[in-house]
Amino acid sequence: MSTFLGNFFRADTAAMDPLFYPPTSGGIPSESKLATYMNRHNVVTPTYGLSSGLSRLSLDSPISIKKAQVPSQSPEFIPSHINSSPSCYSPYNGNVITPPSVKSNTNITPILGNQATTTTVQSAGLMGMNGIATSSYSVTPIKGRSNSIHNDSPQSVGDTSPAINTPQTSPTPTTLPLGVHQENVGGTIYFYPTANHTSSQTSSVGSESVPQTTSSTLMYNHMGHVYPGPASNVINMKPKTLLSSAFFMPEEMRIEIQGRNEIANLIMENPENSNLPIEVDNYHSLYPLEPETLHPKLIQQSSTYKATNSSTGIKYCLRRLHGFRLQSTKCMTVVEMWKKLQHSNVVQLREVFTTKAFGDNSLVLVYDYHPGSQTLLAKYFTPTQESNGYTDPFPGEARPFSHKSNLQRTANGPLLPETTIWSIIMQLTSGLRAIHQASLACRALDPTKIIVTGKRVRFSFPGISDIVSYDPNTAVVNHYQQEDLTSLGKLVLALACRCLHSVHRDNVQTSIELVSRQYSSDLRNLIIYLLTSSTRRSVTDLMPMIGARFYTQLDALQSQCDMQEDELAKEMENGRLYRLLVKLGCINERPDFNLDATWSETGDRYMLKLFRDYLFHSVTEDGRPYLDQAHIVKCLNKLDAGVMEKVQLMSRDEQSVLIVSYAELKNCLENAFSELVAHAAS
Ligand SMILES: Nc1ncnc2c1ncn2[C@@H]1O[C@H](COP(=O)(O)OP(=O)(O)OP(=O)(O)O)[C@@H](O)[C@H]1O
Repeated sequence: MSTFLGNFFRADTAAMDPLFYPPTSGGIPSESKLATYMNRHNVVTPTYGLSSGLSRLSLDSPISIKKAQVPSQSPEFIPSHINSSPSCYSPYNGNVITPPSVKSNTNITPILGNQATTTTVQSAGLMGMNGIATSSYSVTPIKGRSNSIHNDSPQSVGDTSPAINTPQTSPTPTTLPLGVHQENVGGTIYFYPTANHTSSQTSSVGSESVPQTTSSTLMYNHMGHVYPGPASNVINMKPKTLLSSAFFMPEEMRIEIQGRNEIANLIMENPENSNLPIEVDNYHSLYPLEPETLHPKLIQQSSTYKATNSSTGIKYCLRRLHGFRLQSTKCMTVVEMWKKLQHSNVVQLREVFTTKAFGDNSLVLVYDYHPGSQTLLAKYFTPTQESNGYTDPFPGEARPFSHKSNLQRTANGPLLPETTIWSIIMQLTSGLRAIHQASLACRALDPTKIIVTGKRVRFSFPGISDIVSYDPNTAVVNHYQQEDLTSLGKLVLALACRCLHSVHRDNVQTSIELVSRQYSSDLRNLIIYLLTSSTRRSVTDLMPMIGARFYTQLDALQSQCDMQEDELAKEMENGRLYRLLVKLGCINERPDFNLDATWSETGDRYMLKLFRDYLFHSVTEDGRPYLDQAHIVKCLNKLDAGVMEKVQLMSRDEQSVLIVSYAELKNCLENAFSELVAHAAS
């Protein structure tokens, strides 16, 4: 009985992904044994068709292996931790197909369970594409669908699949190239490289080049990029069991990110009913970040919106100064200085423009948008339900100790842990240091002008004071910087007492006594230093008071980075597998392509369809769905890497088994998807 194997080689390698099969003549590397083989024998190549081979190869069971010429096999994925793992999937189990590569005389009779009768075995070339010897062989967990027989195999009787051609010429080579061993197993001819002919070459995984050494070691080297599970330093940080943290993002992190996404995606339900313009300059979808309230006492009425940039789609935070007329464009030099200031504790100013879109002369400052932010006032100075009998007569209207209001608050919950206060101090002094070093001053160091996003603290709306009350005298910046430090002292005192009253001139002494009782002397000294305005102060002088706490903060941040990086590594893998699934999904079961109703069922696509079945529709020996995510992930990874390992695919009618390498499947996938992409673009 002849074999279609030669055809398979030729036709398939010609279309191989150049990533894996660097093109030389005819797309096959010159160093490839396959190229040598093909050059020598000049095999007539019919159209690539699986059914041709299938129809010509029919093995009577049992298939006996006469001899084996390849090294030992490596098992494919063997489910180990999933409770649905069927017993028949144990490695080297007699119930699974014994690959011809196994050195034994074992019969392949029990192929795919006891239902298999006349089974056709196709090999996609055990020599492997590109001449690489694939000494490893898959023992697949797949089990026949013993209870369901589908007649959709391409070689099934009555199959009219138009794209499958029967080869007219036997492709079986008469002379084999050096180093290639040919073996007939029950009518199927397998080609093996002999052990001393495994070549060293380069293959690619994604964009990275991975040098290949020997076939047995390269198989899993191909997949070296796969997420190896969390690092031991990270797993111990997570308050989770090993298994769940290995696969899932920490719940807290997920909720936080989802919450922020939800906030960032908020849109006005009835924008036509709001009095906001549809578009302001290059921004649209304005969404107010605070209730529209008029503060008659305020010198400068302002509003804050989230908005989307029309060109980039990126969301920004717009601060609008109502009815504002710029007295002098000279302040734009300071605006430019603010725009250049980049710091993780300062909200970045992006641009400033004037607009009449709101029906007045407004000045709009565009800042980075940090969804889910709260002002320091809202987070730490909002009265709790169980306040000490005091009820705020002006809820929502209260102003902090700043220039804007005399109303102050009391009883905002328990005192903060000292570590929280130091964390805020370190972040604020870090931001303030950058501001002062840029020859700027904050000028609005106020609990409403500091935002907290998660654990991050940032100065918000920097530069507004420089525009609203522009002072052309540059020397005055020193004065403002000193004021910043006094304001910082007040803020820290208010935080420590958790009360805005505490900074009132009459209360300062008592407040400092409270700090001395409750917190460390360092914190008290820092507050006193900042509030002593008789001497010239500098933000850098605060460093000795922060002391070793700085290292604790640095350590916490780095640990957080480690954890987030690990999550990123996991998510990166998910994205990769998702893209692969998208490709498969676009191809599998496509009802029509380019007026060809059988496109997705024939040629390369047929293998992908069977692979999809193997991935998702495998069943246990007794016909139960085999649901093992590890199996799916592992197979997808092998597909993505295009490893030379073989996988057994079975037709739905259980009459045919295709043995195909992941490299070939990858090639099929890329070709089929490229066809789709090309057609979509045409
Ligand atoms: N860059 C930003 N990104 C996201 N949200 C922000 C940003 N800056 C401020 N916010 C949020 O916008 C809302 C309004 O901020 P705003 O400074 O106007 O507060 P406010 O207490 O109303 O002060 P004011 O009385 O000066 O308007 C706050 O909830 C704040 O957390």
